[in-house]
Amino acid sequence: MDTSISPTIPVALTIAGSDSGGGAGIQADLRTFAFHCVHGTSAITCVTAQNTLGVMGVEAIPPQAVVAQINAVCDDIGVQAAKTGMLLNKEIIAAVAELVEVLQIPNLVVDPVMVSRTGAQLLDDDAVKNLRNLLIPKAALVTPNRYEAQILSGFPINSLDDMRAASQIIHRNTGVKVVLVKGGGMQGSLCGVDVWFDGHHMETLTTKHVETKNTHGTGCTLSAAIAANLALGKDLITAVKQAKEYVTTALSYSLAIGKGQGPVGHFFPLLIK
Ligand SMILES: Nc1ncnc2c1ncn2[C@@H]1O[C@H](COP(=O)(O)OP(=O)(O)O)[C@@H](O)[C@H]1O
Ligand SMILES: Cc1ncc(COP(=O)(O)OP(=O)(O)O)c(N)n1
Repeated sequence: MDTSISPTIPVALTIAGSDSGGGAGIQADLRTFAFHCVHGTSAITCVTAQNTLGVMGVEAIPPQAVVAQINAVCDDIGVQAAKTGMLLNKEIIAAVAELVEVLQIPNLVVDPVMVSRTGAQLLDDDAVKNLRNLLIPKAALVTPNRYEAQILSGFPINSLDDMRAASQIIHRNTGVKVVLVKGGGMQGSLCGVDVWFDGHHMETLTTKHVETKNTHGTGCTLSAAIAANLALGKDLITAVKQAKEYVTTALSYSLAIGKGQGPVGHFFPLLIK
Protein backbone atom coordinates (compact mmCIF):
# COMPACT_ATOMS: atom_id res chain seq x y z
CA MET A 1 0.00 0.00 0.00
CA ASP A 2 1.32 3.49 -0.88
CA THR A 3 1.21 5.60 2.32
CA SER A 4 2.63 8.79 0.72
CA ILE A 5 1.11 12.03 2.02
CA SER A 6 1.28 14.16 -1.14
CA PRO A 7 -0.16 16.45 -2.44
CA THR A 8 -1.09 18.25 0.81
CA ILE A 9 2.46 18.67 2.15
CA PRO A 10 3.61 22.30 1.77
CA VAL A 11 7.01 22.89 0.14
CA ALA A 12 9.51 25.68 0.86
CA LEU A 13 12.82 26.53 -0.83
CA THR A 14 15.94 27.95 0.78
CA ILE A 15 18.55 29.66 -1.40
CA ALA A 16 21.50 29.99 0.96
CA GLY A 17 25.00 28.96 1.97
CA SER A 18 26.15 25.83 3.78
CA ASP A 19 27.41 26.17 7.38
CA SER A 20 29.64 23.17 8.17
CA GLY A 21 28.98 23.72 11.89
CA GLY A 22 25.26 23.19 11.29
CA GLY A 23 24.08 26.27 13.20
CA ALA A 24 23.07 28.66 10.40
CA GLY A 25 22.57 28.63 6.64
CA ILE A 26 21.04 25.74 4.73
CA GLN A 27 21.35 23.40 7.73
CA ALA A 28 19.33 25.69 10.03
CA ASP A 29 16.78 26.39 7.30
CA LEU A 30 16.04 22.75 6.45
CA ARG A 31 15.81 21.87 10.15
CA THR A 32 13.37 24.74 10.70
CA PHE A 33 11.24 23.69 7.71
CA ALA A 34 11.15 20.12 9.04
CA PHE A 35 10.03 21.19 12.52
CA HIS A 36 7.17 23.10 10.84
CA CYS A 37 6.14 19.96 8.90
CA VAL A 38 7.09 21.67 5.64
CA HIS A 39 9.10 19.78 3.01
CA GLY A 40 12.41 21.61 2.54
CA THR A 41 14.18 22.03 -0.78
CA SER A 42 17.45 23.89 -1.32
CA ALA A 43 19.73 25.74 -3.71
CA ILE A 44 23.23 26.06 -2.25
CA THR A 45 25.04 29.31 -3.12
CA CYS A 46 28.34 28.76 -1.33
CA VAL A 47 30.10 26.42 1.06
CA THR A 48 31.54 27.89 4.26
CA ALA A 49 34.06 26.19 6.54
CA GLN A 50 32.51 27.40 9.79
CA ASN A 51 32.10 26.48 13.45
CA THR A 52 31.06 28.19 16.68
CA LEU A 53 34.27 30.27 16.66
CA GLY A 54 33.92 31.79 13.20
CA VAL A 55 34.23 31.35 9.45
CA MET A 56 37.50 29.82 8.23
CA GLY A 57 36.77 29.76 4.51
CA VAL A 58 34.17 30.35 1.79
CA GLU A 59 33.85 28.84 -1.70
CA ALA A 60 31.25 30.19 -4.12
CA ILE A 61 29.02 27.93 -6.21
CA PRO A 62 28.92 29.15 -9.86
CA PRO A 63 25.73 31.19 -10.55
CA GLN A 64 24.62 28.77 -13.29
CA ALA A 65 24.75 25.91 -10.76
CA VAL A 66 22.57 27.93 -8.34
CA VAL A 67 20.14 28.56 -11.20
CA ALA A 68 20.11 24.85 -12.11
CA GLN A 69 19.21 23.88 -8.52
CA ILE A 70 16.31 26.36 -8.38
CA ASN A 71 15.02 25.29 -11.80
CA ALA A 72 15.23 21.61 -10.83
CA VAL A 73 13.09 22.22 -7.74
CA CYS A 74 10.55 24.58 -9.32
CA ASP A 75 10.12 22.73 -12.64
CA ASP A 76 9.16 19.49 -10.93
CA ILE A 77 8.10 19.95 -7.31
CA GLY A 78 6.99 23.59 -7.05
CA VAL A 79 7.22 25.74 -3.93
CA GLN A 80 4.68 27.73 -1.89
CA ALA A 81 7.34 29.99 -0.33
CA ALA A 82 11.07 30.68 -0.50
CA LYS A 83 13.79 32.42 1.47
CA THR A 84 17.21 33.69 0.56
CA GLY A 85 20.13 33.75 2.99
CA MET A 86 23.86 34.06 2.27
CA LEU A 87 24.16 34.89 -1.45
CA LEU A 88 27.84 35.93 -1.28
CA ASN A 89 28.33 37.85 -4.52
CA LYS A 90 26.64 40.16 -7.03
CA GLU A 91 26.52 37.53 -9.81
CA ILE A 92 24.57 35.04 -7.67
CA ILE A 93 22.20 37.82 -6.51
CA ALA A 94 21.50 38.91 -10.12
CA ALA A 95 20.87 35.31 -11.22
CA VAL A 96 18.51 34.61 -8.28
CA ALA A 97 16.61 37.89 -8.79
CA GLU A 98 16.04 37.10 -12.47
CA LEU A 99 14.81 33.59 -11.71
CA VAL A 100 12.43 34.79 -8.98
CA GLU A 101 10.80 36.94 -11.68
CA VAL A 102 10.81 34.31 -14.45
CA LEU A 103 9.49 31.50 -12.25
CA GLN A 104 7.13 33.82 -10.30
CA ILE A 105 8.37 32.31 -7.02
CA PRO A 106 5.69 33.22 -4.43
CA ASN A 107 6.09 34.45 -0.84
CA LEU A 108 9.78 35.38 -1.05
CA VAL A 109 11.52 36.26 2.23
CA VAL A 110 14.91 37.96 1.77
CA ASP A 111 17.31 37.73 4.72
CA PRO A 112 20.00 40.18 3.50
CA VAL A 113 22.91 38.31 5.12
CA MET A 114 26.06 40.45 5.20
CA VAL A 115 28.10 39.70 8.34
CA SER A 116 27.96 36.94 10.97
CA ARG A 117 27.78 37.66 14.71
CA THR A 118 31.40 36.52 14.94
CA GLY A 119 32.31 39.38 12.54
CA ALA A 120 32.96 37.36 9.36
CA GLN A 121 32.06 39.07 6.08
CA LEU A 122 29.41 36.99 4.28
CA LEU A 123 28.68 39.31 1.33
CA ASP A 124 31.11 41.01 -1.09
CA ASP A 125 31.23 44.82 -0.70
CA ASP A 126 30.17 45.37 -4.31
CA ALA A 127 27.12 43.09 -3.95
CA VAL A 128 24.97 45.37 -1.74
CA LYS A 129 23.79 47.37 -4.78
CA ASN A 130 22.36 44.27 -6.49
CA LEU A 131 20.72 43.15 -3.25
CA ARG A 132 19.06 46.54 -2.82
CA ASN A 133 18.10 47.16 -6.47
CA LEU A 134 17.44 43.71 -7.93
CA LEU A 135 16.36 41.25 -5.23
CA ILE A 136 14.81 43.09 -2.27
CA PRO A 137 12.18 44.84 -4.47
CA LYS A 138 10.85 41.37 -5.43
CA ALA A 139 10.41 40.20 -1.83
CA ALA A 140 7.26 40.01 0.27
CA LEU A 141 9.48 40.69 3.29
CA VAL A 142 13.08 41.73 3.95
CA THR A 143 14.58 40.98 7.38
CA PRO A 144 17.74 43.07 8.01
CA ASN A 145 19.47 42.90 11.39
CA ARG A 146 20.80 46.07 12.99
CA TYR A 147 24.00 46.13 10.94
CA GLU A 148 22.27 45.27 7.64
CA ALA A 149 19.55 47.87 8.26
CA GLN A 150 22.26 50.49 8.77
CA ILE A 151 23.89 49.58 5.43
CA LEU A 152 20.58 49.42 3.53
CA SER A 153 19.25 52.69 4.96
CA GLY A 154 22.51 54.63 5.37
CA PHE A 155 21.21 55.52 8.83
CA PRO A 156 22.98 54.75 12.16
CA ILE A 157 20.80 52.66 14.51
CA ASN A 158 21.15 53.14 18.28
CA SER A 159 17.55 53.25 19.50
CA LEU A 160 14.03 52.00 18.81
CA ASP A 161 13.27 55.28 17.01
CA ASP A 162 16.31 54.68 14.79
CA MET A 163 15.04 51.15 13.95
CA ARG A 164 11.69 52.68 13.01
CA ALA A 165 13.28 55.38 10.84
CA ALA A 166 15.51 52.79 9.09
CA SER A 167 12.50 50.58 8.32
CA GLN A 168 10.77 53.52 6.63
CA ILE A 169 13.86 54.43 4.59
CA ILE A 170 14.38 50.82 3.42
CA HIS A 171 10.69 50.54 2.52
CA ARG A 172 10.82 53.76 0.52
CA ASN A 173 14.16 53.07 -1.20
CA THR A 174 13.49 49.48 -2.28
CA GLY A 175 9.73 49.29 -2.77
CA VAL A 176 9.66 46.00 -0.81
CA LYS A 177 6.21 45.20 0.60
CA VAL A 178 7.27 44.80 4.24
CA VAL A 179 10.45 45.53 6.22
CA LEU A 180 11.28 43.77 9.50
CA VAL A 181 14.26 45.38 11.26
CA LYS A 182 15.55 42.79 13.77
CA GLY A 183 16.89 43.82 17.14
CA GLY A 184 19.14 40.89 18.09
CA GLY A 185 22.16 43.19 17.78
CA MET A 186 20.66 45.96 19.96
CA GLN A 187 21.80 46.61 23.52
CA GLY A 188 19.89 45.93 26.74
CA SER A 189 16.11 45.68 26.71
CA LEU A 190 15.99 46.31 22.94
CA CYS A 191 17.77 43.00 22.22
CA GLY A 192 14.99 40.80 20.85
CA VAL A 193 12.69 43.69 19.85
CA ASP A 194 11.88 43.89 16.12
CA VAL A 195 10.16 46.59 14.05
CA TRP A 196 7.60 45.77 11.31
CA PHE A 197 6.73 48.40 8.66
CA ASP A 198 4.44 47.75 5.67
CA GLY A 199 4.18 51.30 4.35
CA HIS A 200 1.09 52.14 6.44
CA HIS A 201 1.34 50.28 9.70
CA MET A 202 4.34 50.21 12.03
CA GLU A 203 4.43 47.65 14.84
CA THR A 204 6.97 46.83 17.51
CA LEU A 205 7.22 43.06 18.00
CA THR A 206 8.43 42.00 21.42
CA THR A 207 9.14 38.66 23.03
CA LYS A 208 11.10 37.94 26.19
CA HIS A 209 14.84 38.50 25.99
CA VAL A 210 16.74 35.22 26.32
CA GLU A 211 20.07 35.51 28.15
CA THR A 212 22.50 33.22 26.27
CA LYS A 213 25.73 33.49 24.28
CA ASN A 214 24.52 30.66 22.02
CA THR A 215 22.68 32.75 19.41
CA HIS A 216 24.24 31.43 16.21
CA GLY A 217 21.63 31.05 13.48
CA THR A 218 18.88 33.27 14.93
CA GLY A 219 18.43 35.26 11.70
CA CYS A 220 18.44 32.18 9.44
CA THR A 221 15.99 30.40 11.72
CA LEU A 222 13.64 33.40 11.83
CA SER A 223 13.48 33.85 8.04
CA ALA A 224 13.12 30.08 7.46
CA ALA A 225 10.30 29.88 10.02
CA ILE A 226 8.54 32.81 8.32
CA ALA A 227 8.86 31.08 4.92
CA ALA A 228 7.57 27.82 6.44
CA ASN A 229 4.56 29.61 7.93
CA LEU A 230 3.83 31.27 4.57
CA ALA A 231 4.06 27.87 2.84
CA LEU A 232 1.50 26.66 5.39
CA GLY A 233 -0.85 29.41 4.18
CA LYS A 234 -0.58 31.85 7.09
CA ASP A 235 -0.80 35.60 6.45
CA LEU A 236 2.45 37.57 6.67
CA ILE A 237 2.04 39.21 10.08
CA THR A 238 0.93 35.92 11.66
CA ALA A 239 3.84 34.14 9.95
CA VAL A 240 6.29 36.68 11.42
CA LYS A 241 4.84 36.65 14.94
CA GLN A 242 4.77 32.85 15.14
CA ALA A 243 8.30 32.63 13.69
CA LYS A 244 9.50 35.05 16.37
CA GLU A 245 7.99 32.81 19.06
CA TYR A 246 9.77 29.84 17.45
CA VAL A 247 13.14 31.65 17.60
CA THR A 248 12.59 32.70 21.22
CA THR A 249 11.90 29.10 22.22
CA ALA A 250 14.86 27.87 20.12
CA LEU A 251 17.06 30.38 21.98
CA SER A 252 15.76 29.04 25.30
CA TYR A 253 16.89 25.56 24.19
CA SER A 254 20.16 26.70 22.54
CA LEU A 255 23.05 24.25 22.31
CA ALA A 256 26.22 24.80 24.36
CA ILE A 257 28.44 23.00 21.83
CA GLY A 258 31.88 24.08 20.60
CA LYS A 259 34.15 26.67 22.18
CA GLY A 260 32.37 29.76 20.90
CA GLN A 261 28.80 30.83 20.11
CA GLY A 262 26.68 27.70 19.94
CA PRO A 263 23.54 27.47 17.78
CA VAL A 264 19.91 27.91 18.70
CA GLY A 265 18.22 24.55 19.43
CA HIS A 266 15.35 23.15 17.39
CA PHE A 267 14.63 20.05 19.41
CA PHE A 268 12.17 21.57 21.86
CA PRO A 269 9.09 19.93 20.30
CA LEU A 270 10.75 16.61 21.14
CA LEU A 271 11.90 17.73 24.60
CA ILE A 272 8.65 19.32 25.82
CA LYS A 273 6.33 16.56 27.03
N1 LIG B 1 18.85 37.18 23.07
C1 LIG B 1 17.70 37.23 22.40
N2 LIG B 1 16.50 37.07 23.02
C2 LIG B 1 15.34 37.09 22.33
N3 LIG B 1 15.28 37.27 21.00
C3 LIG B 1 16.45 37.44 20.32
C4 LIG B 1 17.71 37.44 20.97
N4 LIG B 1 18.68 37.60 20.02
C5 LIG B 1 18.05 37.70 18.85
N5 LIG B 1 16.71 37.62 19.00
C6 LIG B 1 15.68 37.63 17.94
O1 LIG B 1 16.12 36.71 16.95
C7 LIG B 1 15.70 37.15 15.65
C8 LIG B 1 16.92 37.27 14.76
O2 LIG B 1 17.50 38.56 15.00
P1 LIG B 1 19.04 38.90 14.92
O3 LIG B 1 19.78 38.08 15.91
O4 LIG B 1 19.14 40.38 15.02
O5 LIG B 1 19.39 38.41 13.44
P2 LIG B 1 20.77 37.99 12.76
O6 LIG B 1 21.05 36.58 13.20
O7 LIG B 1 20.47 38.13 11.32
O8 LIG B 1 21.81 38.96 13.26
C9 LIG B 1 14.96 38.47 15.89
O9 LIG B 1 13.58 38.21 16.00
C10 LIG B 1 15.56 38.97 17.21
O10 LIG B 1 14.72 39.86 17.89
C1 LIG C 1 26.19 29.95 5.67
C2 LIG C 1 25.75 31.02 6.60
N1 LIG C 1 24.62 31.71 6.32
C3 LIG C 1 24.21 32.70 7.16
C4 LIG C 1 24.94 33.01 8.28
C5 LIG C 1 24.47 34.09 9.22
O1 LIG C 1 23.56 33.50 10.06
P1 LIG C 1 22.67 34.25 11.15
O2 LIG C 1 21.43 33.47 11.36
O3 LIG C 1 22.50 35.66 10.73
O4 LIG C 1 23.50 34.05 12.44
P2 LIG C 1 24.88 34.59 12.92
O5 LIG C 1 25.97 34.11 12.01
O6 LIG C 1 24.73 36.08 12.92
O7 LIG C 1 25.02 33.99 14.27
C6 LIG C 1 26.09 32.26 8.55
N2 LIG C 1 26.84 32.51 9.64
N3 LIG C 1 26.50 31.28 7.68
